[in-house]
Amino acid sequence: MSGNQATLDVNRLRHSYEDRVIFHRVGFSWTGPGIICVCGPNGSGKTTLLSMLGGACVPDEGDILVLGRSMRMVRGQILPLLSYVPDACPVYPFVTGREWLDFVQAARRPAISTAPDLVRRFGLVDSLELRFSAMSLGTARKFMLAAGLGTQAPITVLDEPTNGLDAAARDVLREQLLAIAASRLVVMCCHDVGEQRALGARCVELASLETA
Ligand SMILES: Nc1ncnc2c1ncn2[C@@H]1O[C@H](COP(=O)(O)OP(=O)(O)OP(=O)(O)O)[C@@H](O)[C@H]1O
Repeated sequence: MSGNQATLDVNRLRHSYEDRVIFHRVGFSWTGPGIICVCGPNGSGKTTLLSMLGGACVPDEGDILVLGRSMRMVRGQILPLLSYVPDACPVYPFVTGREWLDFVQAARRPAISTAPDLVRRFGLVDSLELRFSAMSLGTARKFMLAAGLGTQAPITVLDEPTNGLDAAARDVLREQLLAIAASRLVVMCCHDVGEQRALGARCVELASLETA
């Protein structure tokens, strides 16, 4: 990556759903390149944390600094620095795979997009005109990943990216994540320990991120 280092600094993050506190005071400082895997049992709050890091959810308290810039102060400047691929596929069912890729391309305007290459490697060429309502889970996930991993964002956040993928697609995903992580920061969660090892990911227990 040229210019700024891919840094993610989190200060005193607190979040609750109604009266249930998920984090009290989460803090950390991560610098790329590399892959960080947030670990913890079901329901511990990984998806909640990743949705905040990806800019999709606002914490009750605390701040997230992306390349030194505050999510609270200059959110609009920061969102283009992040590529977030959620676990679910929040796409209108009538949208086709091609339309989704075009939408993300238009919104992100990456200098170089690797999405077309990922479409080919994921074997999606014959599914480009399929609507999301007619896609299998794995096909929909592959379109989400092709769009999200095709940008040149310095920080990529992925929630359970291997979910629903067959062995061939997992191989493509692993190659792509390793290529991205050579120069940028990838933050993900993944319950598959074998996959974490194959990616050389640094595992961080969510519970260990609570600060005094
Ligand atoms: N929108 C919501 N409203 C209320 N509670 C929620 C909401 N989203 C998540 N929760 C609760 O917050 C807690 C953390 O959920 P989260 O999905 O972040 O955990 P997780 O670690 O990603 O779990 P898993 O490993 O099962 O994916 C859970 O108890 C969950 O039931």
